[in-house]
Order: sequence, then structure tokens, then C-alpha cells
Amino acid sequence: MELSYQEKLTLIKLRDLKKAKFEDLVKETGLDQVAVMRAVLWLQSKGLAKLHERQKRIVRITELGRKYAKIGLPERRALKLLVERGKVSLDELKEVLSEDELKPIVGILRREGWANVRKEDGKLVLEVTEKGRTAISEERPIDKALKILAEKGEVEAKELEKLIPIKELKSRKIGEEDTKAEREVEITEEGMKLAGSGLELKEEVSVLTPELIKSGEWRKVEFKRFNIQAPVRRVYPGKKQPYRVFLDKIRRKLIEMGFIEMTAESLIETQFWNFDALFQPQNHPARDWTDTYQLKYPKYGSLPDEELVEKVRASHEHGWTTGSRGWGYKWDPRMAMLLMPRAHATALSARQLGEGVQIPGKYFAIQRVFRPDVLDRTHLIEFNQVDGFVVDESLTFKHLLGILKRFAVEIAGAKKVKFLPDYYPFTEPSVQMSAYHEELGWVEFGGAGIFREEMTKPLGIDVPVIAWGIGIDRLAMFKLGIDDIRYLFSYDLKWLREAKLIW
Ligand SMILES: N[C@@H](Cc1ccccc1)C(=O)O
Repeated sequence: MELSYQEKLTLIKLRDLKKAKFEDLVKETGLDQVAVMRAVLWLQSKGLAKLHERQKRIVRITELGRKYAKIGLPERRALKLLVERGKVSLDELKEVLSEDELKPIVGILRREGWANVRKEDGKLVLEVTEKGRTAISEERPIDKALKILAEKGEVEAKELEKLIPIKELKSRKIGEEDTKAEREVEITEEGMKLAGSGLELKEEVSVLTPELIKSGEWRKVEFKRFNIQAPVRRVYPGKKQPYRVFLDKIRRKLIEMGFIEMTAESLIETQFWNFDALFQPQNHPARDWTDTYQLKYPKYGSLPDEELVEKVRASHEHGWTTGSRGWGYKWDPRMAMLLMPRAHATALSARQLGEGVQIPGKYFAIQRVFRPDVLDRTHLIEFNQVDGFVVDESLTFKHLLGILKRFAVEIAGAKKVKFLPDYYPFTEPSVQMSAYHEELGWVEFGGAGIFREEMTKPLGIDVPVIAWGIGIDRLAMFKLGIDDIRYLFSYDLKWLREAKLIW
């Protein structure tokens, strides 16, 4: 039979002890408790030892008990004073008793028969009795019990019950009762046989160190065996937030498709870039095509260079040189300066076009956007959009539909794509696209169109720009297998640890 070093050592000790309290066995082996318990359980499973367990009642000394053990029980202190002085007043007892101890003392002394109580000049006076005089050198059961308790701290109830009812120790608040498991280990006959046949006790090594290898010592030592099938605790190493993983994956796809990423330093935008540069008229219902938030402080940001602002103003007011009549109103720069949390990622496309682009060129942005809504399992007030555009001399509406289709297939894993006419102030024509997903059915995917000249020309672009915006959070829900959109930002540790992205 194969035994570990610990098992052998425990068995050898048991051979001498036959039967031992677990604590004693621990002491004998010099190992730690856990190691001995493990060894005993193994020995038991091999039929070499038996572990007996029983619950025993114990009494443990209290704080007060410890104090009394040191300075004496109150009645003992009172008796000492009585014997010294023959008779004492209640007031005099205060020399040796606390306020609390004073109250019940007369009752206790009388019950013990150690004192007589009289009234002298309207005051209570205690006088020592014969019994009291002899009691001073005698030990009552409670004194003995207290002594034992103070010595051991914890005593089996059975042992104390021989002296005094436990109830009494409890009511005097010097001891409290509890139960404790008592373990005893006994060697079996088979264990005796094996232990008798001489066990070779060789220390086992559980870690192979460079020293062991260098010295060649590894040849001689015995290695501890590991059970590699034993279940282990799961570890959760740090990792990216699941939704972040999803967004990074989309970013990667787009970069692989040759798109250049547009980024923004801030979530805050001027209305100029969110609306005006996109040819959305001020004070016009089109401005409300989506509700937006406003920044309270600071309220205003700054506009880009004057020349560009002038062109945007001209485009709004009368169409500038685009041939359009514009919106026909007086454009207000103050309104364009108002700050707001970005309401769509298309604001980044406008900024990029204003800064200048490669022609031909492809650009995208993954942007957190904000719109007031009622939170529920499919609506958030902040979510993410993937926006992008392609600029090229020869682009037509057909190219746009082709690119969008490829997108829906590559990014959303859609099988079919559907286009419906739509309206956006900044595109003409405009479409709304839906993608057919096997599990989700038709999913509204986003909007797209060809940017209007009234928008692109003031930004300095003279070639067609096809653009789109995709809401990707519903797709994220699907890929992450969740049915509540709020989970995308959840702190639920279990979800964060276990969420898997199915791509
Ligand atoms: N910005 C639009 C989508 C869009 C982008 C680009 C062109 C057309 C439409 C939205 O948030 O819904």
C-alpha cells in the first residue's frame, strides 16, 4: 500500500498511542492540523485508522470569572472583611465590593449562613457567624469549580457537574456553556499490522528546486504525488470588459477593410458640429429629429475658423454656391456655439471633412452618443454608434447600397439586407437599412445616404461622400447573449467574469 510521508508518520504515532485525541496526535506528529486531518482521512479510507467524532458539552470561563478567580468572589471578599472586623455596616463593605456586587451580597451571606443582619441606629449591620469563621478556610463547590475553570479555561461540562450544577455557574456569570466536537483517532488492526512491519519514513519533496537539481539530491528524495484530477478553484484573471471586446472587434474589422479611424477627445460637442455643419437648420423641426441633451456649464464652446463658419452660414441662409436656396432664415452663431453631449457619431464625420480627407478615402468612428430616452431593457440614454463615410470621385447611390450590404454581412453576420427610403437633413437620398438575422429576425441597423452638397461644399469637399451610421448595441446584445441592454454596462461580477462573445 502506498502511503505519503504524512500518513506514515501519523500511522507510526498511532501505533504507539492506539487511540488518541486528535489534538494530541497533532502534537505528537509535529505537523499542522490540516496535514494531520488529511492524513487521518486518507488512513481511514485505506482502512488503517478510524476517526471518531462526538459532540461534547463544555463550560468556558467568562471575563468576570477570570476577574473573580484573581480577586475572589464577592462573598469571599465580604467574608474576609467580616472576619477581620467582626461586624461591618453596608457602607464599610464598599471598601471591598463594587456597587453591583453590593446589592445581592446580603442575600448571599445569609443564604450561606455566614452573617446575621441587624438594624443598628436605623442602619443595616452585618455580624459574622461561627459558620462564617470556619468557612474562611473552607472551599465550597463553587470555589473549586472556579479554580478549575480558571486553570483550564475550558472544562467538559460533565466534569464540573460532579461539583455543581452548570446552571449556577451560568447565573453567577462565571461560566458559559457551549458544544465542541471531540475527535479521536484509533488505529485499526490492519493499521497495526502495517505499522508493525516497519515503515520506511522518508520525507517527501513537493517542490523541485534548482538546489535539488544542482546537488543531484533529486535522485534520492521521494516526490510527493499530486492528484491532477482533483477539482481546483476557478480563477478569473483580469480581462477586458465584454462590451469593450465587442467594440474592439468591430474596430479591427473596419481597419482590416481599409478604413481610417476618426477619434474625438471629448464626449462634448458644439451644436455647430453636431447640427449646423450637417446642414440641419436652427429653429426648425429637423433640428429635433432626435432629442438631445444640453450642457449647463460651460454653456458655450468655440466655433472653427471664420471662413468655414461663413460658408456654413451662407449655405443655411441661401444655399451659398451650391445652387440650393438654403433654408431661408437668419443663422445665429450663438446657437451654434451651444455645448451638448454628442448626439450622433456623424458629428465626427463632419469634423473630419472640415479638416480635410484623402480622396479617395474611407473613414470610420466608434463613438459614445447621448439621447434622452426612458431606460428599459432595449433603450439606453447613452449608446454607441459606428459611423463612416467613403469619398470618391465616381461614387453613386448604388455603391452606398453595396457597401452597406457588405457591412451588414461582415459585421452583423446578416444573411439578407433590406433598404427603405428615409429622411435625414444631411443626406439625399437617405435610406434606412435592416438586416435579417437568423435569431433576431429583421433588425433595424441604421441610416445612410449621400451627404448633401449644402453640407459637403462649405466643408471644402467637392466630390460625392456616401455616409452611414449604425447603432451597434442591439448587435452587441445578440453577440453577448443578453436580453437586457443595461447589461452592457453592468457591474454584475458574475456576468463580467463569464460573458462570452460569440462571433
Ligand atoms: N446620424 C444618423 C445616422 C446617419 C448617419 C449618416 C448618414 C445618414 C444617417 C443617426 O444617428 O441615426
